[in-house]
Amino acid sequence: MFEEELKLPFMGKVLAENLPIWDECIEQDFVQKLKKGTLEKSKFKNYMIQDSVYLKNYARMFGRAIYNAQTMAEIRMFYSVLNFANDVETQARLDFLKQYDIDEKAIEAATPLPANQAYIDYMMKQAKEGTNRHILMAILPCMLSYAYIFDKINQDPEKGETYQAFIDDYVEDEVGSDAKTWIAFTEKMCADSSEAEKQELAQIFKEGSYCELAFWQMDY
Ligand SMILES: Cc1ncc(CO)c(N)n1
Repeated sequence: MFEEELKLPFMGKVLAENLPIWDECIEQDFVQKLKKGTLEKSKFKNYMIQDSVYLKNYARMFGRAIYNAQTMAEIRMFYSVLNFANDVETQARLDFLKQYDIDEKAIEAATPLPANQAYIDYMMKQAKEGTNRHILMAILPCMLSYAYIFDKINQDPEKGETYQAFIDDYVEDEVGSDAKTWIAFTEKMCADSSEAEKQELAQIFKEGSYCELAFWQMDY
């Protein structure tokens, strides 16, 4: 889905390095069962709880990013990612968890599993110590990997119906086209980075992809 983006000087290289990690995400048992519709409801529920905790902390990053922003375009960029994460994703999780009487308070009280906590710590480190370029590298693997993964499983003939509504959030809400806008913006933001900084940024992005892989591998 990122054919054009793969041609970009900086983000093209970053994507090429990370697509194999996202393909590995697709191979995980959890994602395969989600695709086929055979994933146990209890596991999906536990994922939704962990992911709600994750998304709350993800949203906190944007406080820093918008504060740091130098341009209105930057603010719009961060706001559009936050809008999807908070208003679409978090809302979908809270709506789903209602049937188990799990509300916001229960989410606040939930303990993140180790891989979730590690991902949160990695994001917070970038928010606290990094520039907006660093923050972009920490927020993008999340959105871009989901756009890529869900586009692929949605087209798989082995797909079942059980979790289609969940898959649709990543396919129908045009996350794919938003993802391309976010990539183009990031390319511009990083265009005048030195080679050393580009390497550092690419490393942060890759760490994020490995956090994504570990998130799919958690024992729900
Ligand atoms: C862990 C994780 N990564 C990415 C996304 C997509 O926003 C999500 N909801 N959760």
